[in-house]
Amino acid sequence: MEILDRLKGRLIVSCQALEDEPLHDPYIMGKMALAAKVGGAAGIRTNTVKDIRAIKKEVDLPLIGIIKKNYGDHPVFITPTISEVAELHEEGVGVIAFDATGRTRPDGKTFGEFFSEVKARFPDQLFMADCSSADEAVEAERAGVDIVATTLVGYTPYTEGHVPLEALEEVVSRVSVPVIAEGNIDTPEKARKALQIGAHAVVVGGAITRPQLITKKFADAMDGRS
Ligand SMILES: CC(=O)N[C@H](C=O)[C@@H](O)[C@H](O)[C@H](O)COP(=O)(O)O
Repeated sequence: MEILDRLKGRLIVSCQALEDEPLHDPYIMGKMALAAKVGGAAGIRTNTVKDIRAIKKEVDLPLIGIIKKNYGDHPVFITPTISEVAELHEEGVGVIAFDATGRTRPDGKTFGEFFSEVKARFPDQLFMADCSSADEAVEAERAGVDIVATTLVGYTPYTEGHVPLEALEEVVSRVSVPVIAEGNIDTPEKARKALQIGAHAVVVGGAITRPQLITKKFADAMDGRS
């Protein structure tokens, strides 16, 4: 079955732990992916070639691959240049995702310049645009991406405080490619709501795979902080 059909109406679990996180270890990410599969996930989103390899050993689900790379203190860090796209393509993932905000990339390219090079070099690959606003999703669709996502809503200076599900509603109404709801979907109710709004699939990360954040929610509630 086509990847997009396999993901329709389903949960994708993001299994990521950066260097400064307690679970930073490809073995652990592999087991997280396996746990996600056992629980009913239809796909996995993950960061780095090492984690992709470890996850492929554990599950045969479609993967959304990214490479988070910091170029100095440049704000664009999710698959920022064509060189990370090439690494992901070489590794083989169903979907490659990248920052698709309107911000100039670390190599000075605009999103449009970046994506036209990427598409020309890897014409058969599926691409997912991590956007922070509906305008960016519209631009990404126009550029020719296969999927748009709300991943970066609230993470750009001009979307600070924006509510992901509200942004999702606007994105769904303005694009015709599949829309994936991602970013701060931290309850099953929000995931269901995202599907009702019209999301093709839903990515959940921290609420499932970042136990330090889950623990903090409990600890804060018990301290009366939330
Ligand atoms: C902004 C950014 O860096 N987002 C990253 C993108 O890959 C991940 O750190 C998130 O965990 C992922 O998008 C899933 O979102 P949440 O963990 O909120 O369910």
